[in-house]
Amino acid sequence: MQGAGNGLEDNGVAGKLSRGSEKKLKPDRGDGKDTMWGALGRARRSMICLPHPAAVCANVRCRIATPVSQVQPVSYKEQVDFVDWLKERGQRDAYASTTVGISAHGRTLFATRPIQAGERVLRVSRDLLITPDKLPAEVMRMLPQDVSEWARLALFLLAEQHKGQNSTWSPYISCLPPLGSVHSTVFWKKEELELVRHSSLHRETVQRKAIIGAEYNAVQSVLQKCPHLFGHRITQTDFKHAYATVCSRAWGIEALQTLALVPFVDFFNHESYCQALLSYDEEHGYAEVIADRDYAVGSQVMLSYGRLPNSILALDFGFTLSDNPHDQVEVWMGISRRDELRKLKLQLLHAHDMPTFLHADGSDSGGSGFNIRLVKSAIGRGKGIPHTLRAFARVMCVDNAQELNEMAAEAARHDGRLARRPLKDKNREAQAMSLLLARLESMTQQRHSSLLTLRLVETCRGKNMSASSPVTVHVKMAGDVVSGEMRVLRSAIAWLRNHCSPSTVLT
Ligand SMILES: C[S@@+](CC[C@H](N)C(=O)[O-])C[C@H]1O[C@@H](n2cnc3c(N)ncnc32)[C@H](O)[C@@H]1O
Repeated sequence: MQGAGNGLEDNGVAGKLSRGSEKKLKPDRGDGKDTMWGALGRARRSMICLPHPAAVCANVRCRIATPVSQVQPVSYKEQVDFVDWLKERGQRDAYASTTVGISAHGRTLFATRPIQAGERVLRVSRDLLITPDKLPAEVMRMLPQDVSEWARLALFLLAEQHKGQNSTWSPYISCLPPLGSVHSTVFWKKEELELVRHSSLHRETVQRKAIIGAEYNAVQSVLQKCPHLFGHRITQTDFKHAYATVCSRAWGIEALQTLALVPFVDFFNHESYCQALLSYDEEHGYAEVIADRDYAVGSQVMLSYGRLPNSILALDFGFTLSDNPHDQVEVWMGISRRDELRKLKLQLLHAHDMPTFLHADGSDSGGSGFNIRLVKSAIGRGKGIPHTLRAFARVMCVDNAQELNEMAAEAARHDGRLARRPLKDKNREAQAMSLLLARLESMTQQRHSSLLTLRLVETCRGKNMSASSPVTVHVKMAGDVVSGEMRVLRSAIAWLRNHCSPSTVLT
């Protein structure tokens, strides 16, 4: 889907480590999303004392009894095994302040000592990072070049799983979520996916599934030639599960130019208001997390995976948040094939750094997707909806070549960006904004009907369905995605109505 991401708003995270599909990433997964690399990361330092591991375990056992944040301990054996394992690898700074517990959302890290904002919660060295180059040399030699880093890490997990207790990574591997417990939309049934059919999540899921299928085909011969490493039959479902596990846990480390799993660190759960990020201290070769707030002993320590909307959380991480402040919706705008000026308009857009989506066969769709986020204040000056989206609407509305030339001249006179200012012709500007408004309203209607369907599904399934059954989880996730998009659309509509004077929005 090359090109579709262009013109989208920057999500505003910058630094060295990143995760989720928000990230600016070099090796494209092929689904057109900018991923992993660019984002996050501030390398900061703080001093932490290192209690004796046995003391950590003992403390953990009594302190986790504190009734805070619904965290339960994992088994004592798992804790001890994990701490021993980290200790053997010289990773004392990993468990100095936290240990693994069980939350409502699987394993998590919770504080074993009071942690203050600004303190380092943990750090792990480069040696603990699982990077694609840790695959057995035999596998590396045979893998086709274009097999992605996600697929390579998935193969790593499969090979280590096959070794079982003999794996040197076993204490970590055995804590990874089992098949069936990952709720990424790539595992949703067709009818479940239909619940989000108006969302970009639908298309992105279909694309991701196709990519995983293609990667599975690409690694088939290696799997077949290496039963001693992978066992006799790795099914596509096994591979998809390993791949989804990687997508939900791997970090792009820009400094090392690699994707990596970071054992222990990947037990942090995500919170949308959390400011704590995983960063990589290039100088000392450590990945570390600095607390963004104070934590009492026994409370769950949170991390931000990035400012990720529910659509990305659902696809990459298999969960959504009911009230996600980072929600976004993709607004698709396209120049009609019936438009006599289509060719000229596309030339103009492309010449001004506004690319349009290319189909797989290379033909131009004539359109582009624009991500919009919640507009916080309808009446405030704020950022409002993206300038590029408004610019595209202005170009769409032009009905003569002369006006297109004027637009180009206007852009050249100013900062080179096309149609960024309201058009001088008030009627034309009103037409463009009305077009945009109509588009947003029709998208709202689509989501409204999706929400009605979702309500119907919930009613039909009745109250007997367990809250943890996959269908219940998926319906709830679909509801979060759609209602999040609805909130964004409504805020954009309110902003557009207020921002443009009555004379510039035809009603
Ligand atoms: C990096 S792992 C975190 C550790 C994970 N809880 C575990 O059991 O291993 C990411 C996964 O944790 C879960 N998760 C993290 N934050 C969550 C949240 N706020 N709500 C629900 N699930 C969450 C999701 O299953 C996600 O795919």
